[in-house]
Order: sequence, then C-alpha cells, then structure tokens
Amino acid sequence: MTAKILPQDKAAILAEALPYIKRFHGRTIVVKYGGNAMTDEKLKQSFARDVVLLKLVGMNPVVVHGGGPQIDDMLKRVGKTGHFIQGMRVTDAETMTVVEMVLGGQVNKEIVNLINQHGGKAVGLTGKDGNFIRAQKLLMPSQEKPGQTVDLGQVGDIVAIDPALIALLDSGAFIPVIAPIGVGEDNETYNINADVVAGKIAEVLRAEKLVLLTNTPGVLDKEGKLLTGITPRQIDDMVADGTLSGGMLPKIGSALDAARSGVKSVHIIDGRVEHALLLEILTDEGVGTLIKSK
Ligand SMILES: Nc1ncnc2c1ncn2[C@@H]1O[C@H](COP(=O)(O)OP(=O)(O)O)[C@@H](O)[C@H]1O
Ligand SMILES: CC(=O)N[C@@H](CCC(=O)OP(=O)(O)O)C(=O)O
Repeated sequence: MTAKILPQDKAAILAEALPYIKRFHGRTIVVKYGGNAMTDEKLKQSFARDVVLLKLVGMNPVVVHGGGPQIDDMLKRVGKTGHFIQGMRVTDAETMTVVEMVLGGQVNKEIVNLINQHGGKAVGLTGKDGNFIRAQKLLMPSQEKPGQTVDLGQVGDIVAIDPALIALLDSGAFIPVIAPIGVGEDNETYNINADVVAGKIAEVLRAEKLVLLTNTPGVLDKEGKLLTGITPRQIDDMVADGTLSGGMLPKIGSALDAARSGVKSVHIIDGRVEHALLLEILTDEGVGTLIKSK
C-alpha cells in the first residue's frame, strides 16, 4: 500500500519546485534516455510526462536516446550477435542497417509518440536531418594495446553539430528527440554512442544541465556503493582499476567532457526510478551521481 501524502506535504513539494522553475526557465536541459532505462511501460509513460512538464513550465528539454538492447534484439532476430569493445558496438554494414532501422525508426518514433500522447509536440530527428550531426570514422585508442587503435567499422566520431535545427524547434515549442546517427563527408552513415551525442549536443547548445538516465543508481564504487559526486581524478583511478567498465566508459567520458566544456551540471541518474527526471531537476532531492569538472 502506498503511504498517503497529506495536502500540506503536497503543497510543500510543489512550492519546492518554484525556485528551480525560475532558475531554469528558458534554459536547455539535455536528457539522455538510455536503452536500458526504457524497458518498462510505466517508466516510459512517467519519462514522457516529465519531459512534457519541463517544457510546459518553460524549459527546453532536448531528448537524445539510445537503444542498445533494442538493437541487440533485432540483431538476434536476423541471426547476428552484438559485439562491443570498450562500450562501443562493432558496426559492420549489415549491423549499421539494423542500427539505423531500430534507432531512427522504431525507438525514435516510439518516444516521439509517447511524448505527444502526453500533450507535447515532439519531433524526431537523426543526425542526417539537415546533416546536423557530422561524423567521421572513429579510431578508438586501444586499452589493451597502448599506442594502437581499434577498428569498429561504421562507428562515428563527431566532427560538428549544427545547433540551428534544434534551436528552431525549441523556439517553435517543439521537443527535439534525437537518434544518435551521424553523416560523413561522402554521405556515409555512422553509428554513434548516444552518451557521446548527448554530451556534445549539451556542449554545443550551452545547456544548463545534462542528465544521463541509465539502469544503475549512478556511478558505483568498487563495493557497489553509489557515489553522489565524482572527480576527474577518481574517474581515472576507477577506469585504471576496472571499476568503471562497459557502457559506463563512453558515458563517464562524455559526461566529463560536457562538464569541462561549460555544461553547468552533469548527472548520471537511475532511469528505473519513476519520475527520476523531475526529482533531479525540480526538487532538493539529490539522485544519482554529479560529475565534477575538477
Ligand atoms: N562503476 C560502475 N557503476 C555503475 N555502472 C557501471 C559501472 N561500471 C560498469 N557499469 C555498467 O554500465 C552500465 C550502464 O551503461 P549502458 O549499459 O551503456 O547503459 P545505457 O543504455 O543507459 O547507456 C550499467 O548497467 C553497468 O552494467
Ligand atoms: C557505437 C555504439 O555503441 N552505438 C550504440 C548506439 C545506441 C546507444 O548508445 O544505446 P544505449 O544508450 O542504450 O547504450 C549502439 O549501437 O548500441
């Protein structure tokens, strides 16, 4: 049974939101919605409602989504297995076709639809729309073989992001929903890690906040305890001793880059908590991990 909330407590919670609404009015909040956080129907609904609420109280939410598990499901259906190196999917031409179909089609339109059902005006984009995410082939430094790079196939490294299209949508009361696909010099398609796209978009838009919603309480230490804040020094140590691994590697790297590039606050939070986004943005409640720039 859920505990009954007294009317005065409800009023106090609403009043608590006021300074945050004032502070963030007209500001850009980039929200990365991870594929692992979008598996539960109720959570998807609460996420969409939160995004609409932020827009209606005057902020400019920009959603960047992932879809790793959804890509894996589709790959399985066509008889392929997903393979990751240092948190990045090895992407051959056939995998790229699946990635584009799942991210740009299925997942993107599902989120757009959810937001619109709750009264928002979401518009789905990939980096191919207006060529707004320019990319080139990523040559990732190898952790195993220092001095060498890993060939990941059609995985992209962001060259430039044109903020004009997003600014246009924001000014027209639309909510941009972005799939992490980039376009190369010769119009080739690139698969880009969604955390990396979210971090770069936050930087280019000079966002107030970057919130990365994932499927853990935040960044966990060696004992599995939540770290409420993390410094670059701690990150280096945790990468070196293997405490940070897999999908957390690109996430923490792009979170740190964003914090160092002027995004005022960067958080990794638990997308499995209902209304995690509202708690993070509109209340005094500290949820997840704050990424410090120094
Ligand atoms: N130190 C750590 N703290 C928390 N999660 C970690 C850590 N190291 C590795 N991870 C892994 O990173 C995952 C989150 O990244 P990822 O699977 O890419 O999620 P998303 O789809 O949200 O981007 C976690 O589920 C966890 O398995
Ligand atoms: C290069 C690379 O790894 N791209 C990712 C893009 C999707 C993503 O980042 O999804 P999550 O946020 O759910 O992990 C992939 O193919 O899985």
